[in-house]
Amino acid sequence: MSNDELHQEQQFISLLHERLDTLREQAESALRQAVAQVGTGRQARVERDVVAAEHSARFASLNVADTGLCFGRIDHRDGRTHHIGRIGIRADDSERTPLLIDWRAPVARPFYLATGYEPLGLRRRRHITTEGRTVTGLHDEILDLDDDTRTGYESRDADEVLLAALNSARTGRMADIVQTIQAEQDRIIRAPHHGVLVVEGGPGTGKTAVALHRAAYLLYAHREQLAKRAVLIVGPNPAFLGYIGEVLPSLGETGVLLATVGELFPGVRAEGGDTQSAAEVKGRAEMAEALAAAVRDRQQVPERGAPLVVPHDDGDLVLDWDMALEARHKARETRLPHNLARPYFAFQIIDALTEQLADRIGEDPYGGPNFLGPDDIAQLAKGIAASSEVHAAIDELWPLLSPQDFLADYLAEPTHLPDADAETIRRASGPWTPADVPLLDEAAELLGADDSAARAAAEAERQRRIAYAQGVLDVSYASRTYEFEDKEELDKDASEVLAAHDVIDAERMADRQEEADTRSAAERAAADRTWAFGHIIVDEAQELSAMAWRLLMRRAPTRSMTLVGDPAQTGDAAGSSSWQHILGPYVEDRWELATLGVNYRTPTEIMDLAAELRRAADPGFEPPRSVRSTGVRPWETAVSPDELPHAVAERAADAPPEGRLAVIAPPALHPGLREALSAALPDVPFEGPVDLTRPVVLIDPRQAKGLEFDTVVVVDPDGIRTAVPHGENDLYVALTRATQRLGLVRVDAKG
Ligand SMILES: Nc1ncnc2c1ncn2[C@@H]1O[C@H](COP(=O)(O)OP(=O)(O)OP(=O)(O)O)[C@@H](O)[C@H]1O
Repeated sequence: MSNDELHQEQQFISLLHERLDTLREQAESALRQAVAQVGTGRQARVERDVVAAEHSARFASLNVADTGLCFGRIDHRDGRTHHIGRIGIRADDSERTPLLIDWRAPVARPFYLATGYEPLGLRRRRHITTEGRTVTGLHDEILDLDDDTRTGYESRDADEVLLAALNSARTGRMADIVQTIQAEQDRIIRAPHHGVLVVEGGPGTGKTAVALHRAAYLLYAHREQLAKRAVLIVGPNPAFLGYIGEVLPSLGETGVLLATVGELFPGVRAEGGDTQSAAEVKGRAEMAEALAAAVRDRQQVPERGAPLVVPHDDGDLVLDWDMALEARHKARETRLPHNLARPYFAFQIIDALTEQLADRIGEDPYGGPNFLGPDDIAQLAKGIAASSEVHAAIDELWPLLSPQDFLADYLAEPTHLPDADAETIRRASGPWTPADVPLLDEAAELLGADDSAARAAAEAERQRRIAYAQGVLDVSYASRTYEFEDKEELDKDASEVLAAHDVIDAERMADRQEEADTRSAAERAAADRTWAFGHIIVDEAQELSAMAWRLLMRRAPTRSMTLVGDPAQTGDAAGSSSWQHILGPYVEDRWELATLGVNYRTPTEIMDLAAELRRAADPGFEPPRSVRSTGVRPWETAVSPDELPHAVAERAADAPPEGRLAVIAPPALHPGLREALSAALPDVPFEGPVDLTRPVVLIDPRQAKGLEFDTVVVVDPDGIRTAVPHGENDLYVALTRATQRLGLVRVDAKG
């Protein structure tokens, strides 16, 4: 009987793949056709691009479904059965009968939620394991305890498939968990997307996995809205983003932007680094006030009694304290950002200088009314407005500022901060750092973009296109008179043949020449600082500074967000340990908390040790419960500082070859360790940026955040704990990265 079951499933899976092949061929040829369409005019091009983008997304999702296309089946008590898979597939019949249900569809939900206590109408749940197109295993769970039919594939352990996934060797890239999403995770993945949802849980509880599957779910359930506005996923560093980067594509979703906060200011690459204390000061909420005050400082007035003297053809002009103060007051009254308020300041000054000049030139020596009429005064105003000296004076008092120039000046001479803090962040030159990016964003908000120059340039370009189009039409008209001369002798405009000049004017023709923006929403969002995302997911949210939150909240005006994190793992000194503290200023108490309590990564043996070390600093600490134990206890050794690199390298070289190993050590020990590891493992490169797909990597505790490896060797745990103010959190992160084996190499200073 059991072989029959396997055979039947195999037949079904083969049929699904055949259908998938057909759909893929259709999508590919539709894509080719769409791309080959040579429409004329802008509208046709836009339509072509939209259709091509749709076919290309469909084609991409059909392509990823080759692995694990169908992974489950649910049998209802009423006899209905549904196969569950990565994407939905329908038969080629008139009803378009569903063959495979997308895991995100409501029909698929009982697959994740049903239990023996609450079977949700199910008789049986089946996990189907495949390799390519071949079914390699079935695991059945009986959910209706009154049903005594058996298939021969009943699992001994309900978690067999989950445990197999957790025990498999790591690859350096996170995998999706669609086959084994647990009920507590499913509820979070499908939670309504309005407002802020905070997902809290200890290490390995699946917060990242849940956040990514939630993004996929939201894109499925709210496709229309989110495809336009895009979803942003924020992670702590580029290596982490590389680690999680394949999950969403493997679920057929590509309309997502993954970025660190340091990557969210278009045009700026934050390649520099800050000391911990500099990053901490830059991250404080008070920086917003300091920058606002610094912007106001750039709106100046001349000293009393020391006016600016502006040379002018009709005699020097005097720009004094009173005049500038009045103009500044009027400009500030607009409450516009600095650059946008600037024209108001400039107009005030120009008006006041015009009045000054008019009073002087038109003055009646006998005290009568001014000789100048309105036209004369307008002429004077024109001259002043065109004067480069006047503009130089305005610039001196109220300069046009770019966020980059302003912040570079500010960091060279920080103001409105306590002296010690100013000293900490002082920097005369050097590349931007990730902690500068929220400051740049803040500056951009305070300064505002005066896009009048850009708009003028765009208008000039449009006029150029119109002139060009007019030229084209003139040629068309000229050729008409030439070609149809004979027929048009009597009435030159009475041709029966429609030419370009008959149906379109130069302006419309010019507009059509404009290229359509064919970038995806995620691509456009990446290039636009003011983009409002449809939903934002923040991983390791506890790490973000107050200034980083200000930046992110600007990108989420609807406050539709999912934040995942664990305050016990806060490493960044600028990070926070209270969600209310973070969210209060933006949503008051209108946010929801969901918690995850089961650790899927770290076996009990390792978690016990991590919790024990953590309790030294925090006696009441309770770690999440591990879902499995391996029977392998962590090992520990203590060596002298001289022996340390060699001892670590030896252990790394002895580790089982399958899977991935990480040596996690304080940055100061890296040079010696790198040398020893390179000698012991000559085939593994240790130079350059961290590449998690290498079999062995050397990283520091901060870089380890969010990652996992089969084997982890933590070097100098005491050094990690005491190095920085949040050292115990860093050590906790380092100790909870292993899925199988953990070793500790302590430094024995006496040895
Ligand atoms: N339902 C599940 N099925 C299979 N694997 C799972 C499941 N939930 C979590 N995992 C696995 O457990 C591991 C830990 O998950 P994840 O990295 O999402 O945890 P986390 O809570 O973000 O951890 P940390 O806070 O330490 O970064 C990953 O390998 C993930 O794939």
